[in-house]
Order: sequence, then structure tokens, then C-alpha cells
Amino acid sequence: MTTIGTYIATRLVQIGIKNHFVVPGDYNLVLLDKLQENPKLQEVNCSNELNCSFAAEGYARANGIAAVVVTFSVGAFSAFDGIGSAYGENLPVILISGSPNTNDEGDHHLLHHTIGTHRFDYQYEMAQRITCAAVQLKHAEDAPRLIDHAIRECLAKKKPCYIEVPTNMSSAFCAPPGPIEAVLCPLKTNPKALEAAVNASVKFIEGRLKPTLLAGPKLKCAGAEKSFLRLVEALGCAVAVLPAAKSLFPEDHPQYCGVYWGQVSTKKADAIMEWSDLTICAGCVFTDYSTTGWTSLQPASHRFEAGFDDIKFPGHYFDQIALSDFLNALADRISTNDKSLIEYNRLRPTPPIIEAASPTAPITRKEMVRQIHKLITSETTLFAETGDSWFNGIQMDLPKGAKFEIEMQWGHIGWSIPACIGYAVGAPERRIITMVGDGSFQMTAQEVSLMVRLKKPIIIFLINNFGYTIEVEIHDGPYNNIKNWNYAAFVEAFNADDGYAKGFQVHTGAELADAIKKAKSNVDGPTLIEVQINRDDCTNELISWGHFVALANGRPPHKST
Ligand SMILES: Cc1ncc(Cn2nnc(CCOP(=O)(O)OP(=O)(O)O)c2C)c(N)n1
Ligand SMILES: [Mg+2]
Repeated sequence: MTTIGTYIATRLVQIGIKNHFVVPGDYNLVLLDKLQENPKLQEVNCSNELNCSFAAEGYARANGIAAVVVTFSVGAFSAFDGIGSAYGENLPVILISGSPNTNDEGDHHLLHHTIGTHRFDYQYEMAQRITCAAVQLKHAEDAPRLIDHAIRECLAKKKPCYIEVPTNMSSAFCAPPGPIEAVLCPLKTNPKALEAAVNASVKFIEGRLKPTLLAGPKLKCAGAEKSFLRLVEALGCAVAVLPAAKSLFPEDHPQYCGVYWGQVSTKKADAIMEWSDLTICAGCVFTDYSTTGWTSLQPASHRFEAGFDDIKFPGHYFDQIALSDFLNALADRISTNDKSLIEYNRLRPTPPIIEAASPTAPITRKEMVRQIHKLITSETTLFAETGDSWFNGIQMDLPKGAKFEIEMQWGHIGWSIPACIGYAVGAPERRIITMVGDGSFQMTAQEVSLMVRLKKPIIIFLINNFGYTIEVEIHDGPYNNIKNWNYAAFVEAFNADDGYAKGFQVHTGAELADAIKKAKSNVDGPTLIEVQINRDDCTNELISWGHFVALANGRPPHKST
């Protein structure tokens, strides 16, 4: 026999989790003890459950799977925000919440950390809506089945799951875990469906004159980046990526033609994608944000969609097909058609040369981007926070091996601070640079404390344009103004008696260059560089994108039929 807490710990280790993210509470303390008893698990303590769930989300970006452990209601409700992100961003995060003693509901007790009623299922019911599987471990003999079910679904669907552990159940005895193989059940491609899909797809694609390929964010959760590259080189056409898929395809590849984001595309990707008569979309997600207010969603007649587990194109639908299997099988069969690449090479824009600004001139967004760009190497992972940081980040040309993280589906400002720490825990060999606006930073700033505690040498570029500029460009109002902080002093407050955080406020190119030099040598802690720029010094792309998103938001209600 074993205990439920030990069972959970064993399963977390078996699926590749080395660190779990926690905030303690009296409903989960025994469970936390059981997890800590496993020498292969190390807890990471966050300042609050919102940050904890985002740190786990960031860990899942690096590690492929994550776990966050919180207390009932007061903890889980905040953690739900990061779970929403994990759901939207296709990241398998296991949310484990302590909950009341199993006797209390029957004893008709009122309890703390609840909404003050006699029913305690409300959290589980909420969790069912934002996870792919939710279980409550109310009976020990059911615990192994329920835990394995939740984890199996989470891994197979690449979506978060929920495990609720009543406070008196963590040390309850249950059967020990069976073979982990029974939990690791990746999607199995149906061979007949695959054969039919590839036959129909080859015919359909070869019937078009000038196809292109478009990479989407689900390539990552589908583990299909390599098979996408195979298809790219088999077809030989022009290839673009959606903004949330940046860095999933090598930007130094001769067939790469930029980020396709409608009017705010990079490298004229829109010119070639909209010239094409068929866009083969792999793992793509088309939302109002990723299509610039629906202005760049290709007509269905021009769209071939290979999804996480299904294939859809005009007059055809096939499912039970893993994306990677499909892309590999298509690569084996498709004939080369490089017309779109030839046309793109005719259009290919020469990369603009951004001159260094005068070192003593007031710092501008352009000079800041120029200097950050020079920092990026093959070991860098660049985090771009919601805000003009998206547009600054998307325009950065990435060297081979560099990675890019963005949270465009959920878009929770402040995500990048806790998420980049979780990522750093999951991928300690990566050098992390985070670009975050002043408004976003104020949402989760206290988690810099964890960067100090873990001695993570993360470089934070805090772009202080004195307010919510992205909102200003969508729709301005007094609500877009915020209180300014002394950000450099703020982060050094986390040092107290044993930290190495450094903060710099820069006003010129020379000061920025000096701060970057100091940041690169600060290997024992985070360095925040606050770059103060004019409120209106934002990218033209944000202005244009904001205009179209505002139009999309403002569409009058459809006439009720
Ligand atoms: C949790 C959450 N609350 C509100 C929003 C709406 N929102 N989106 N972007 C913003 C402003 C971002 O401002 P900053 O971080 O300063 O970025 P910039 O646009 O570069 O100034 C808000 C207030 C949001 N995206 N997430
Ligand atoms: Mg701002």
C-alpha cells in the first residue's frame, strides 16, 4: 500500500516533473509534506497563487508538463487564471487543490476558505469548465483510477487537469501506482484515416498553382516542429509563421518569409501569403488578435487546416490523425512546388539597417530594440508580454536556436514575470530576456522576489511609457493612466539581507548600453532595466493593429433573424 499524497508524488516524477509550484494553506499542508518526501521533487514557493499558476505555465513551456499545488478557494480561484492560460495556450498543467475534510459536508459544517455555504463542490464544478479532466479524491479506493485518469487526459490533450485532494485524504492509504505506461497514452493515429487523408490532400494541394505553408502555435504541443520542417523542404514553398508560433520554425531558413499577421506582418509575409492560392496551415489558431481583427483570415476556399488531431480542407474532414504523423506522411508523398518561394524571393525586402542613436540623445523605443536585438543569441529565450512588447518582440530577427515565448491567446498582462521564472526553473541552460510594459509589470511584480530567491539571472526590460499604451491604441480613456513607480529601487527591495537583484533606470542609449553590460555580468540574480520612453513612442504596427481590433470589437449586433 501507499498513501494518496505519495501516489501523486510518484506520478508527477514519472511524467517528468522535477519542480512543483506551491503556495501552502491549511487544506494542503499534509499533501505538501508527502510531495516533499519524494527526493526527486523540489517545491518552488511563489508569492501568490496567480503567480504560482503562471510560473507552472512557464515551466510547462520549457518542461512539457507542470504541477501547481494550492489551497481551497482562496488559492485555487487565483490559480484558475493561470489554468485558463494553460488551457488557451495548450499547456498541460496539473492543478492540485487541497479541500475540506470529507466529513464536513455530511456534518453540515460551515468552514473557512469557503463562500460560507454548506456545499463545497463549487470549485470542482468551476474547474470542470477550464480543464480537460477534473477529479475529487473523496474515496481512497478510487484515488489511483482518478489520479491516473486526470493525468492521462492532461498529457494526451495538452490541456490542464484538476485534482482535488481533501485535507484528510493525502495520508489515506491506497493501492500503489501501476506501470506509468498505462498513463502515457499519446494520441494514436488511425492508419486508414491517415491513408485516406494523405491521398485526398495530395490531390487537393497538387491541384493548386502556388501553395504556401503557415506554422501555428499548436505545432509545439503536437510535437510536430520537425515533421513540419520535413514538409517545408519537401514542398519547397514560402513559409510564414503566426505571431504565437514565432521561433517554432528557424528564421534563418531560406524558405522563411516572416510572421504573417495581416497588416502588421514582418518581412512582407502578407504579400506572399495573400498572393498564394492555398495556405497549408499546420497547428494554426485564428483569433481576432492573430488575424488583426479578422482582416487576415484567408477565405475557407484558400485554407487547408492540419490541426492537433484532425485535417480539414474544402469538401474534406478526417480525424484521429496526429499532426506529426500527417505532416510526415504528406512530406513523403507531395511533389515540389516552389512557385511561391520564387515569387517571394523577387519581393524579399532587404532588412532595414537601424543606425545606433546618438549615445546622449533621449532613449527611444527604436534604440532600445536595436540594443536588445544585439543581446539575443542561440541560447536566448525572449519573453514578450502583452502590450507594445508583443510588436517589439515579433519584429526581432532570431538567430538559430533562439526561442520566443508569448501568451497571445490568454493575454493576461503580468504573465511574463512569473512565467519566465517557471521557464527558467524548467530550462536552466537558457538565457532569459523579458520585455514587459510598466502596466503589466505592476500586475505580478512581487514575483521578482522569487527570481532573487532562486538567483535567476533574468534580464527584465521594463518599458516605461507611462501607461497602458496598447489600450490607448485600441480605445483611449483616463483608465489607461497608471501611477508611476521607481522600478529600479523596487526590485532592489527584494534583496533585503541576501539578494543580488539590480535595478537601473536609463534615459539615453549610452546609459542603456552600460546597464546591459552590468546585467550581463549579474549572474547571481535578476537585473531590471527600466527604459523610460515617451508615451506615444510605440510601434506603428500597434497603432494599426489596435485600430482593426477596435473595429472588430465595435461591430454592431447582428440583426436577430
Ligand atoms: C489581467 C488583465 N487585465 C487587463 C488587461 C487589458 N490590458 N491589456 N493590456 C493592457 C495594458 C498593458 O500596458 P503595458 O504593460 O504598460 O504595455 P504597453 O502597451 O506597452 O504600454 C491592459 C490593461 C489584460 N490584458 N489582462
Ligand atoms: Mg505601458
